[in-house]
Amino acid sequence: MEKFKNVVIGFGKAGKTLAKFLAQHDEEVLLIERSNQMYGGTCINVGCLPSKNMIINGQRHLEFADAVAKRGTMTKQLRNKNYHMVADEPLATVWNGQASFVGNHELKVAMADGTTRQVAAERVFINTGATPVWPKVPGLTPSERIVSSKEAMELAKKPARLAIIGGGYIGLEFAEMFNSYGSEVTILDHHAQLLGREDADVAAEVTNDLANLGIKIELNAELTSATDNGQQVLLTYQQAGQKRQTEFDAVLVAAGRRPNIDGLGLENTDIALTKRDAIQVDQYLRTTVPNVWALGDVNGGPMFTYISLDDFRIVKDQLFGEGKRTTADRNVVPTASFLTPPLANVGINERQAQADNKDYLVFKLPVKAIPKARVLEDQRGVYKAIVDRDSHRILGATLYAAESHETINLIALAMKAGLPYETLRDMIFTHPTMSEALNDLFKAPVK
Ligand SMILES: Cc1cc2nc3c(=O)[nH]c(=O)nc-3n(C[C@H](O)[C@H](O)[C@H](O)COP(=O)(O)OP(=O)(O)OC[C@H]3O[C@@H](n4cnc5c(N)ncnc54)[C@H](O)[C@@H]3O)c2cc1C
Ligand SMILES: NC(=O)c1ccc[n+]([C@@H]2O[C@H](COP(=O)([O-])OP(=O)(O)OC[C@H]3O[C@@H](n4cnc5c(N)ncnc54)[C@H](O)[C@@H]3O)[C@@H](O)[C@H]2O)c1
Repeated sequence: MEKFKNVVIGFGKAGKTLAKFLAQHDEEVLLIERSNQMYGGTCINVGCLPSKNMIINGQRHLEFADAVAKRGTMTKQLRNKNYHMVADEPLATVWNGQASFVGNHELKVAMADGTTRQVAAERVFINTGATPVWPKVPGLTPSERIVSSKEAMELAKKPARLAIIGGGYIGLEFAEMFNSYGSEVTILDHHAQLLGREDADVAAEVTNDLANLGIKIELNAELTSATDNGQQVLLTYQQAGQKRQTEFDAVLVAAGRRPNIDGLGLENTDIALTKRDAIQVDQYLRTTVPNVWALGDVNGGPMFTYISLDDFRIVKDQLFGEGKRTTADRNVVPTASFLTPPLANVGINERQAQADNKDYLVFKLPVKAIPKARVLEDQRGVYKAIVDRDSHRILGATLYAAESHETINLIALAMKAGLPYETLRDMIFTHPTMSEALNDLFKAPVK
């Protein structure tokens, strides 16, 4: 059995950043990654960056096949850079193999070259990411035509008719992406409203804009079967008590992602799972086994790259700092769905303010009132903010507007600093920008 002080399982955002950090701080570290096509993890290979690249190239009217090729070139470069970022550290070792626990601190690694290695570690960091949820529907099994987001970005040609199961982050971003390449897109979601957690007024604007692009939206749609005849897929679903059937050239399954614990051998350890089959961690990301941590999507926290990075910061602070940083510090987490225009959120919305019985003010500004939106020739959307009536602190905001994925970070900063809304109302901003409209947003509450 080989011995390492630190073993990281998975080359994700937290894992790779931690491995490099440890190696640069005189600690020997082994990083195990099961696929040589995944050095650097989900985000750079099959997630955030390739999807945004394909979204942008669709807007630039590239042919689908050219955009797929460009995406491949970009991810190859990123993968190589990420590999060397860790592997070139003298104290770091990278193994290409599938790790599974045989004891609390012992692992068996099925190496890509067919050999098996055994390793024991003082500390283990699990960073194995997430995997698509595959609804249990007869016939809905992976094939050349029934794919997840990864394979959708690798298709040989654009599907003329694409069904997307799920209208969440991936569903909506990919709907617009494929629409821009000329596919006829239908989103099927089993909920009554797209973006179920959004305020109804904002969700209606987004839904309307998607429909105006020609994207078909089937809500309250309960998929009952899929029949893949080797050329097309016939989807059958129930909607408003009626049986409906439509044929598609491809089906993208985007029904959520779950923590990836498959094949990890956790049954050979004392590592506990949550009710939702995530690795159970405390606010320091410690599992139920001493000196074993779980970071990133696998621990059941919010599934975003920047959360995985923050998980790294929490563990780094324990190992090398004061040990004070925890998940409880995450009171302000902005998010953005990269639609056109993007939909960005931070804190609570009006729906949540009502549910929490908050005493709040609502500020709202239509995007068409913003000069920069006219310059950008995209006047769709709305700015909306919720403010505590007594303290004047911002409780949350939803920005559905051009450049909102950037502007939201300003509001997040104001919230993190505990600033009253008047700071943004009275601040001097550059012009013409989308952020200067925060002056106008906060002029007078509408409620
Ligand atoms: C299509 C798509 C778009 C996305 N867009 C965004 C976005 O715009 N912004 C954003 O913030 N987030 C986005 N996300 C989410 C984001 O990609 C993830 O939250 C993030 O990458 C998770 O990183 P991680 O550190 O948990 O691990 P990951 O990056 O998922 O890495 C886990 C690694 O572990 C490896 N592995 C798994 N099991 C084993 C094992 N047993 N042995 C060895 N190796 C193993 C895997 O091969 C993988 O490389 C997107 C996700 C998808 C799918
Ligand atoms: N821009 C970003 O930050 C970004 C982009 C992509 C993905 N992500 C991350 O990846 C995660 C996974 O994305 P996702 O879109 O797969 O999940 P999601 O949770 O965002 O959305 C899943 C959707 O599928 C629907 N659904 C579930 N089961 C269904 C069924 N049987 N039939 C019809 N509809 C069904 C749900 O109602 C929901 O609307 C996201 O939650 C997010 O954390 C982030």
